[in-house]
Amino acid sequence: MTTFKELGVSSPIMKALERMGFEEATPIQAETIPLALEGNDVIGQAQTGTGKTAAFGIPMIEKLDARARKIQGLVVAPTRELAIQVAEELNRLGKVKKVRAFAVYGGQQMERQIRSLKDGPQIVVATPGRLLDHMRRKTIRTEHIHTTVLDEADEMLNMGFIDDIREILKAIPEERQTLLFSATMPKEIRDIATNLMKSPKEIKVKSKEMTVENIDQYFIEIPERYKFDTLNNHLDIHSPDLAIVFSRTKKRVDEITEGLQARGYRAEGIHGDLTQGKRMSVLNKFKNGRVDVLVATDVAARGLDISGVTHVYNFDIPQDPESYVHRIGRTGRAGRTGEAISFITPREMAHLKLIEKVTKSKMKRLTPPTNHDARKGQQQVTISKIVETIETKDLNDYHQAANQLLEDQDAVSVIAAALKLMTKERKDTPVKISSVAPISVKKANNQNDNRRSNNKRFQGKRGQNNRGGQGSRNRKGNFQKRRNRDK
Ligand SMILES: Nc1ncnc2c1ncn2[C@@H]1O[C@H](COP(=O)(O)OP(=O)(O)OP(=O)(O)O)[C@@H](O)[C@H]1O
Ligand SMILES: [Mg+2]
Repeated sequence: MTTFKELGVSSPIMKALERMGFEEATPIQAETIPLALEGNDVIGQAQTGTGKTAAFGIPMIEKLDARARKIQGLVVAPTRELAIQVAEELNRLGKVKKVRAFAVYGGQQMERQIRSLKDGPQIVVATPGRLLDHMRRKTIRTEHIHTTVLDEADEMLNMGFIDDIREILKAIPEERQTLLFSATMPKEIRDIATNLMKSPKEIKVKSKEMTVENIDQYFIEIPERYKFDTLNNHLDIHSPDLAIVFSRTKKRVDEITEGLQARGYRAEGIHGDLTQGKRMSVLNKFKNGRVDVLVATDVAARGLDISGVTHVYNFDIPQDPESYVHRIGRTGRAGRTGEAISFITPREMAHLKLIEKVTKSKMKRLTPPTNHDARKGQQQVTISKIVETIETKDLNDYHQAANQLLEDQDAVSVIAAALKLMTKERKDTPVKISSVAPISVKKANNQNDNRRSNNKRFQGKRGQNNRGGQGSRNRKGNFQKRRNRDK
């Protein structure tokens, strides 16, 4: 166990960490912070949800001069949502020290960003394209930047931003410190490390598996045409607090979302064709619990940190094993537990084996729940609510009415009627999801060979925390006591 104090974190940041409910450092934080505070360039690799943001955020904020209203720290991230989220976390970390971070990304009015930049944030978190725009217009000046972070570097490479990254780094004063976080180390990222960083120290938090231990992984072998009803049944039985359903195409995301809504679920979809405003509003509704099911393409797979996601469904299995790791990593974060359920068509079973091999993890087989199971599951939800009410609520006011009812009716009928009234019965609106070709192993293999498959990249140990609700298994850990917070 390492405390932040032992790592040399100063008191304004200690205070902020306390407010955030962080009591001990995670392994990647324990290793990165001291090295970065000494001024080293650092390359960090650790599993999903293990606190990489604070690992680079804390040393960056330590080095900033809060009185100077100049950009001194820069974080480059692949997506807008991620840029916003990272800026939020940095603002929390920098609150007491009065350091401000501002997110800059495409799809938002340039003028508005320029106005906010004039307020003088010390940190800018940006997506590559928009950042370059600002740099060319000189609305972001780089001469005072002394710390630069590349978050999710491999994803920026996948998204075709590698030349942008090089251009950005070349425009920043050479004496800068550079911190790079990446799930994998493909050649292009290595090149950046060799050519644009100064003898970087590499940190890999050891772990056998790429996926975190506190996510229980399952698969259901199921023909394409039964996937949607199976998803419904599963949602009914487990009634997740928050669930993310990943699908392969934007079209299917729209169809699944509409289908779920038609069946009475509070679902919303998110993918790259939506406007920025819409994407933000969907994410916010999901974070606030006004939406229970988020249906998404891989845009939501990387880095997004939404606390309380209990279930991740791979409605369509991803092509790439690594994408599997990032998707399921949206649950089981900060030491909580989570479940990941992947739907695999019979022809994709070989692909499942490949994912298991690359990620060195094992998915347990589940039999597809039937409609009957689902109805029983829904009733069970009602029964639990009744039992909880008996245990926790004062029911005296209702006793007289209850007695009266029992004089005229038999007890079983009364309870059955109450159960029926309270149980959310599913609408049986027909839903059709257009089909996609199954993933063939050959294709997946090629891709895997080309891009990645070195396994030693994910690390970190996950901690524990009781998320409450159903099932709490697999606790090991690092984040021992974490305040229950919701974003
Ligand atoms: N030391 C800590 N104690 C408690 N909670 C923490 C600690 N460090 C980070 N967290 C919380 O853990 C969650 C995950 O952190 P973060 O998003 O930085 O993970 P990550 O490693 O970047 O994950 P990903 O690989 O998915 O990007 C966040 O909600 C963060 O606030
Ligand atoms: Mg992250």
